[in-house]
Amino acid sequence: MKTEPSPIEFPNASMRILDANANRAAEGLRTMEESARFVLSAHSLTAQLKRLRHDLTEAMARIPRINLLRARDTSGDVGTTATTPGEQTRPDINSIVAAATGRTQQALRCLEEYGKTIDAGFASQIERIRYRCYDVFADLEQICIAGNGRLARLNDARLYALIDCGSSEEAMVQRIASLADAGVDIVQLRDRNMDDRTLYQRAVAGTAAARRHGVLWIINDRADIAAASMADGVHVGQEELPVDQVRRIVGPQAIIGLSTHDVDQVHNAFASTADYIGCGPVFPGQTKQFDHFPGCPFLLEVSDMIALAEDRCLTRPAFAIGGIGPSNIRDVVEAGFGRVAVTGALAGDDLSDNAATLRRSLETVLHDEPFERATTR
Ligand SMILES: Cc1ncc(COP(=O)(O)OP(=O)(O)O)c(N)n1
Ligand SMILES: Cc1ncsc1CCOP(=O)(O)O
Ligand SMILES: [Mg+2]
Repeated sequence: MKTEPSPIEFPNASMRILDANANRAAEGLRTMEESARFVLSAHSLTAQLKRLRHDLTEAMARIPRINLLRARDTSGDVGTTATTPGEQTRPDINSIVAAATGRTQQALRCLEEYGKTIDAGFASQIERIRYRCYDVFADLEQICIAGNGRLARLNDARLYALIDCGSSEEAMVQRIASLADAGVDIVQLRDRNMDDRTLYQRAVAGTAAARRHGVLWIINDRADIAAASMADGVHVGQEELPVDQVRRIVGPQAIIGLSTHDVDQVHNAFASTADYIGCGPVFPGQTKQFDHFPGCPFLLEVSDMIALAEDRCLTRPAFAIGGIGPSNIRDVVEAGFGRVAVTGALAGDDLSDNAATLRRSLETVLHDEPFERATTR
């Protein structure tokens, strides 16, 4: 008759559990830290994860290391061969991070529960770390999830609205909600007269509001504020920081938009890591004054360039901008553009009607195939 091995003495088993779970938690935190650092270039999250890892090491220092090492018995561990098929494949960064967050959270709970049998102070130190982890892990997973679908959402987008900071944060957040309800896909915060602190605070509030309402959130001009507020991306012009420098600040997951005014600039944009282009100004408008209007002939050149490209990877989604509204959308569509970015036309009480009119026209232009970003970086 087969006999079960005699139970290991309880304190020794607890020590063995602490040893295994301290390793598990530290490995999980390090796995997340590498994603935050090398995949997302997320400075603050990287620092927070590093801090958590150090605090875990500090808490573990309360348990004599020699006791942990003496209790270790990897070859006698009946659980080492029990793997599931899911553990063997990780299709993308999201699944790596999701697995690491789950594993770390479980390991911390084990450390806390079994730690209570050895040192109550240790257990409460772990409990505090565990609570901090909930927020940090949620931020990390949200960034991964948001980043994952961004390019597909950008490719599907037709209607892009530019807004300013508004009279208050509540007013701006309400504006984002109304634009989303009206069928807008992307909202850009463009306010060239606002102080940095307010701009940053609005950018943060906008990131949360845009996620809630399912629109992409882009910050005009300021890569630093886009990165700090965890916005979906940043839009820059020809006179601002070059795209490769912007990319270093916002990281590989963020969307970068670039303004173009002639075909040379479009060629350069398509050769860069910019994810979409703005093309214009098309018509005079109330929002910004210009001396020169490339207009619809430029749009036609760009739409031909895109249509004739042999490889979709060599083009990007293009948004016409400048004085566009229901009265002239037909010209834009006839120039082959199915995407527009507007300020004035979506700033008044006629928002819903105008958005519906614009969308109806834009949807008559078929969308290009999604482009594959991986081949361009
Ligand atoms: C979608 C989109 N297209 C173009 C612009 C204009 O950017 P830029 O030329 O840098 O001018 P400012 O907006 O900074 O005045 C844009 N913001 N968005
Ligand atoms: C920022 C910008 N860049 C080119 S035109 C423009 C203003 C767009 O606003 P409107 O749609 O009111 O002309
Ligand atoms: Mg600009």
